[in-house]
Amino acid sequence: MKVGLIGWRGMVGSVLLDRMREENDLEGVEPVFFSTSQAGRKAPMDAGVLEDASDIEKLKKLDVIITCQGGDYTKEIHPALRQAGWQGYWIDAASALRMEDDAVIILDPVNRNVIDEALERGVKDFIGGNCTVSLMLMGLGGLFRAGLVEWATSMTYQAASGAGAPNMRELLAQMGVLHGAASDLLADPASAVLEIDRRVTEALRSGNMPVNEFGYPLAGSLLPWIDREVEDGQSREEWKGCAETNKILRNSNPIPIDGICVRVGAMRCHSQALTIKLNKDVPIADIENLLANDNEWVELVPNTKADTLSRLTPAYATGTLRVPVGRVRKMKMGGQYLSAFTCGDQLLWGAAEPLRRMLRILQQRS
Ligand SMILES: NC(=O)C1=CN([C@@H]2O[C@H](COP(=O)(O)OP(=O)(O)OC[C@H]3O[C@@H](n4cnc5c(N)ncnc54)[C@H](OP(=O)(O)O)[C@@H]3O)[C@@H](O)[C@H]2O)C=CC1
Ligand SMILES: N[C@@H](CC(=O)OP(=O)(O)O)C(=O)O
Repeated sequence: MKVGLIGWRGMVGSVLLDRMREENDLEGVEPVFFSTSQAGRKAPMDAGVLEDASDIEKLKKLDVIITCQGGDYTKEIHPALRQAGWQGYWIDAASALRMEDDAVIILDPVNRNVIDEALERGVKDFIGGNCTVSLMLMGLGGLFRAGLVEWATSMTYQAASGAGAPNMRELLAQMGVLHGAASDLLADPASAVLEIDRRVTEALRSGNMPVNEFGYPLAGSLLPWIDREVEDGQSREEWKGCAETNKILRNSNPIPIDGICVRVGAMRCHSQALTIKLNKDVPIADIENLLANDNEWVELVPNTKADTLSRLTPAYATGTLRVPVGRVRKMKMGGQYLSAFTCGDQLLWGAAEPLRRMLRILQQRS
């Protein structure tokens, strides 16, 4: 099997390549590495030289293409390749093709049945889901798949990495500016905290923070809008919550899902607080059972302060495949109202992991 890798130099692509190395995914396949800017240079893993990622003739020779290059690349190359008669499998991290009728959103621990049926039908485009949606379903898929969810709201706390590598740097640079504004006072335990706060606020509003990427200060603040405006006051990130979840689960009766997506000063872990209206009053022990046993990565965190603060955080989940779920309890509104909180690494389950697992599924079938 000849597998082309595009976008492997980027942030998502690097995480993908690390995971593929860890899991030995490229054993038994012939990898061909591409670049839009570095063709001719040495490829990683002793795989010869980098090919030109816009060379349709070269791309046509591949059985599988995995791309983390982004939506613009997808929009330019995918139709050209298909028009040129290419029949291979296209596995993509970008959102561009997700909602196309002949594309499947891949999250195999949750929708392996949908993927398998699509392969049987001859579907060739397999697209990773939005990070927030994938992480919600990795954490709470047990409830959705048991048909217990009437509707859900998801209030998110999304990391800087979701906006891109330069944004992660900018968040830290902003933190540095805020620290610098008050560092002399911080060094003096006797200094007045309100003076520290005044200096930080002044720095936040000074117009001198590094904001090229986010446009606004994120450190010491938060940004309750992600992606562009769509309709009815929703952001596109919020729109994806309902559209993608129902497509992943292939629900014929879509479950309403809505909420507010917020960028916070975490590095690469997205978190979300959910309110779920169940369609019946299920005992909490049964709910915990469904959640805990849904997949091997979900970790049910007991709803105690100590467990929550040590294991239901970005600090705990970052850089791992764990998906902790906690704060699970019935809300005061009644027995059908459930609260939950979950977090997970948005570069792993939120981006890279479903792609490498899709390649594995294709390998198993070949
Ligand atoms: N960031 C995220 O959280 C998520 C992103 N995605 C999708 O993945 C796409 C890629 O995202 P992301 O990985 O963040 O993008 P990056 O900006 O990190 O990388 C994209 C491309 O930029 C080029 N590049 C230019 N300069 C450099 C450099 N100094 N180091 C590394 N690469 C460089 C590389 O292409 P080349 O070798 O051709 O020059 C690389 O493949 C997004 O557009 C989105 O569609 C999907 C889910 C989550
Ligand atoms: N929009 C996400 C990241 C992302 O790339 O999403 P998508 O794959 O749906 O474009 C975030 O900002 O956190």
